[in-house]
Amino acid sequence: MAEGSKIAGFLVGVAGGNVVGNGLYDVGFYQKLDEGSNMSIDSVGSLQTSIDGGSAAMSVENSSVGSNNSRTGILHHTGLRLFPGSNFSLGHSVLRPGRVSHAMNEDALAQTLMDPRYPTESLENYDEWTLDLRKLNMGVAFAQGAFGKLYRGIYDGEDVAIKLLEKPENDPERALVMEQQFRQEVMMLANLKHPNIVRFIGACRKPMVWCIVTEYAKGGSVRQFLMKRQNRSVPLKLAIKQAIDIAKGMEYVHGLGLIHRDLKSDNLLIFSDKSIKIADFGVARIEVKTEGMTPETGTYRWMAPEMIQHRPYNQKVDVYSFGIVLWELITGMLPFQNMTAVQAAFAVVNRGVRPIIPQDCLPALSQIMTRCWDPDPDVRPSFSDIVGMLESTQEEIVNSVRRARFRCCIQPMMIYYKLMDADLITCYDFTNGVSSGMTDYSYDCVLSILMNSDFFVCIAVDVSKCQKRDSTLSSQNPTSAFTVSCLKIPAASATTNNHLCIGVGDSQQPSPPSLMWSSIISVHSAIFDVVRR
Ligand SMILES: Nc1ncnc2c1ncn2[C@@H]1O[C@H](COP(=O)(O)OP(=O)(O)OP(=O)(O)O)[C@@H](O)[C@H]1O
Repeated sequence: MAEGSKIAGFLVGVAGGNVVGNGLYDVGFYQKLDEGSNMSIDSVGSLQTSIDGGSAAMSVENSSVGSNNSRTGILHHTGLRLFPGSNFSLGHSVLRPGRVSHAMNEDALAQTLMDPRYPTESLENYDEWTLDLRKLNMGVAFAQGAFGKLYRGIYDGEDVAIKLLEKPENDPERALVMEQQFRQEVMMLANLKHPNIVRFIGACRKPMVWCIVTEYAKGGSVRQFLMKRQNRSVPLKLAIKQAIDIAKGMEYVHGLGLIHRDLKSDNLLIFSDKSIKIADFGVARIEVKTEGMTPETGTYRWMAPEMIQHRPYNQKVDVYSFGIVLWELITGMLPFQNMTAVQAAFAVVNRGVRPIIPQDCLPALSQIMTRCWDPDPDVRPSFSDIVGMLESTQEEIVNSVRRARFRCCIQPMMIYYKLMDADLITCYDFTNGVSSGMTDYSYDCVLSILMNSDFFVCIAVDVSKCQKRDSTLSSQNPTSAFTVSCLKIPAASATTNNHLCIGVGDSQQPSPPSLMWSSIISVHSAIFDVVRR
């Protein structure tokens, strides 16, 4: 489509360092801004901003960081404003130009957009994306980003998120910077089409307000989702599925030669089918391969050390951020939560600190995270590699669920009979210890635990490894001598929900279940511990 050629043209323009097309995106301009607000964490560890040659300590409030740079109009972030039922963010981007000034209240801002007396201005190269405001119904504000205010709404019958940016009055430089952000985001969104990238619906420019409309994510951001779970980790299978979504979206973004530069859980949106889409391309850039890029954005907790240090960087900064996001999904926690964002940045750069990987983390996931946040960007894998590694891990989990988290309840007799009824156990005959499906008939006790709606784990206990066999099982401490192994059972075999299923048998003669139950139930928690490890 037409936009494809525009982005290609942009690539050429950037390589030459010039204004592109109709003067829309001048990357050189952004780089000059950066010269005026140089932020660094030096080797001694002090964090400073140098402003037009001078130097000032940074004020840090939670994770919000900003340099008070009058030339660029970069203001201190003063923290978050929450709206009823709102989304909220824990870390505003560093050096995002121009927090919205709130000269107009939110109603006035929305009304200004909708007022037909104010003319709609051209989107230049992207006119076909101009919104027809007659189709737009503005709803309430629900989130405040560093760059704009988010409203719910309906466009042409579809739920949408509307980002409004108020053009600052009496500050032409800041207005220019914000306009660049607006154009940047429109250009990026108009050219990105992927199931894991938030879908662009259109944009609109009026004299005092700019607006960007995307599909609305009912599930909010991943950060909100994790906060709602109060630091409980995401079920492993879901965490990996979400991580794959993000990695696929980023694989696509990198494939176009772009860098997101602000990948973090606030910018990852959850949709009703549980898929994740990447949002917020306001600071995304074309990768400039020859010279590397110098930083002007990002959010410290997720930011690669080279970016924090203002060293040249490339697409691998996104891989670093992804490693941190993966850790968030696995642990449910905010990265470096006991530190301020600046302390975290200092620790990352000067002490090589990284989030602590939980002991029970799957080795494959631990390896992915460790590689992603390696200090050497060249060691970090590409997103294509990450997708491959995550998909193998996903498969591994289906095959071996030892470390998966699960719920269960015990309904012994009922489930026992269920087994005997051969619902799940069509291939296992516990009473006789023979099985049409199992080659090793020595499993006398089999515990099948439905991990979730997709798969079972079946734990088989080999009673023959007991000092004495089943006749004395109840008087022994059977777990100490038991061999526990995991067998996988495909989802299709699963017929019960959230139940611990126990089958008991003896290979020589039928074992009366009544004699066995107390032992089996006392065994089960020990077995769970084995599985959990
Ligand atoms: N399409 C959407 N659907 C639902 N929520 C959204 C959507 N887009 C953004 N949000 C929410 O609004 C918040 C701010 O949006 P966005 O990141 O685009 O603004 P921003 O001004 O660029 O902010 P920041 O620089 O702090 O990331 C997000 O963290 C997210 O929680």
